[in-house]
Amino acid sequence: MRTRIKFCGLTRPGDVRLAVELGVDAIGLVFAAGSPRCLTPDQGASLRSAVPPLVDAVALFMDNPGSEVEAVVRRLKPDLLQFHGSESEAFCRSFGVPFIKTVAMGGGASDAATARKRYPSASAFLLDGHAPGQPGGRGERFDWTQVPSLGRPLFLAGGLAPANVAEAVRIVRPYAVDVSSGIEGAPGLKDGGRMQSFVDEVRRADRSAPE
Ligand SMILES: O=C(O)c1ccccc1NCC(=O)[C@H](O)[C@H](O)COP(=O)(O)O
Repeated sequence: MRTRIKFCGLTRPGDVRLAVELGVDAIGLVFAAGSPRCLTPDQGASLRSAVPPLVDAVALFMDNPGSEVEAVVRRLKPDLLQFHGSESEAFCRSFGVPFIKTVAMGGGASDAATARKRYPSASAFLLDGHAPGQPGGRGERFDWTQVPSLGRPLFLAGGLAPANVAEAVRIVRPYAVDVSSGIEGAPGLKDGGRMQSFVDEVRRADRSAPE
């Protein structure tokens, strides 16, 4: 199976264009307050316009007020929303856009055990290495041998980088991998060489994996 790739936390049109050229499946745009990658709706709209059809634009939030999510949904028309905080199922689905729910793996597997029941309409779960209540995008990985079965497509995130993503894909066989800091030169500024190496490594792992 071809592992899908999501690059998250892009802040520059040139980074979006290169990600698309490299064949990534989804681009994550961060609207979480306090993040070094946080965009205004205007900045987000400009980046979104560089995402062509058949590549998903994902708008990411962490406990934002509903009015902020609505404003981004209206302006950007994202393909997917990603909720990173303690948002309820009802809140996540109230915008009428399919959503991914992040599950924090840094505090152990307890959140993961409840996520499947708590978010019945999530299109996918994204397992991330940070502790519950903490922001992501900080390169924190978790034990890849402790991946729960959640009955939905699984995005593996947290501390992935060109040097370790092939191993992660071989161990977990996720639906998709998601990376932010591991392809950056500085927070929010993606590095072209690392973006290319990350994609190459995922494809290498896909070729060597049994069908
Ligand atoms: O990227 C951020 O700054 C951020 C802030 C607040 C909540 C979530 C955030 N990012 C979440 C992501 O989707 C990251 O891609 C994910 O945590 C993986 O990050 P990394 O370990 O740096 O690859």
